[in-house]
Amino acid sequence: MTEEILAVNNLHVSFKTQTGTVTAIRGVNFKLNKGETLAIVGESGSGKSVTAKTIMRLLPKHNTLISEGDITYEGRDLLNLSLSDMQKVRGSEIAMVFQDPMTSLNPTMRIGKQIMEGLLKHQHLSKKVAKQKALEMLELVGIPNAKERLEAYPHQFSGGMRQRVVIAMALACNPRILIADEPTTALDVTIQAQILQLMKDLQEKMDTAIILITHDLGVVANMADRVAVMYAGEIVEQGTLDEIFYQPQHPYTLGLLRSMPNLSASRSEPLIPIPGSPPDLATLGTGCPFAARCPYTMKVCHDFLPEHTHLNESHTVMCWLQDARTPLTHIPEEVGSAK
Ligand SMILES: Nc1ncnc2c1ncn2[C@@H]1O[C@H](COP(=O)(O)OP(=O)(O)OP(=O)(O)O)[C@@H](O)[C@H]1O
Repeated sequence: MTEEILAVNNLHVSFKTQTGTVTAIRGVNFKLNKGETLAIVGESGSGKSVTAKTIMRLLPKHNTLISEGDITYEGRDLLNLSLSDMQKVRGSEIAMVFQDPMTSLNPTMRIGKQIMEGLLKHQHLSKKVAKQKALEMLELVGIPNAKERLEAYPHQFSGGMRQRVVIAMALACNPRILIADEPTTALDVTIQAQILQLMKDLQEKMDTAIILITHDLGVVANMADRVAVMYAGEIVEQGTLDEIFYQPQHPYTLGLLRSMPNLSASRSEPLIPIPGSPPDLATLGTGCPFAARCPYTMKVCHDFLPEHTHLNESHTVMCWLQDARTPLTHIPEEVGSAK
């Protein structure tokens, strides 16, 4: 049975910038179940990282406005927690791994000490026990000669090994949720596969739920149970891995799949990049934000934002093609109709 651990409800986030207000997140809704992997995919600028950083409350205070929404973790709204309560959640209950491991590492501190820091802070272990646990974590993530490596500094590790160390740090306190923001994008393909496998193995061992942020659908295919597709600050489609890969209902999802090398090759179809580029978030109009790039637009798409259509319990899509009011004759074969 699935048990919900996190729910993001109707989240709206904007930033004040010198050129005006950028609305980065516009009504995002999703749930995360215990132990599952939810992948958030979409092109650069679609709002994936802002969503993750809002959950972690890591956005700059001076120019961020969370105008609507709540984020419920174990019955508490993270957006209303005091800073000290949020600090307890961060690291011990929800941890985050970034694309660049140096974001999380202090270059002047030995690795062992850095892993121990979280354990001393959140688990109140003695120094001796924390050091033993740090050693176990390094071994668990596959760092050779872990005992000696506890004394090394970050620059003495390769990129892949550094990311392993960061994963060890993130998981040391056994968090319930790991948010991984493009954790393998900077690594070469072989190392990438090893790190993803490591995350999978650790997830199974520790029963951690993962939010995996990526623009790489190959990574999604290997890792995710469910997928949320983001475009211009909205989740335009979400569903199980099979629903998104085999019954995509949003033209943007279809476009992403068609522009993915492996999938197209296995279906022996040519690669088709999505034409155009994402809209400027500071000047979005009233219609569907994908309308300017969509090959199937109708008049309504340019004028009004589509609602979320629930195709079944797990699959939702935000597209006029799937709206109950759209005549079936308007729906192209390749997108399919779930109506
Ligand atoms: N601190 C900030 N101040 C102003 N605008 C911001 C800030 N952080 C993010 N944005 C804007 O919010 C939008 C969404 O950014 P976000 O980083 O979430 O995209 P993304 O989907 O994670 O893309 P990428 O894969 O490139 O990281 C972008 O237009 C970005 O420029």
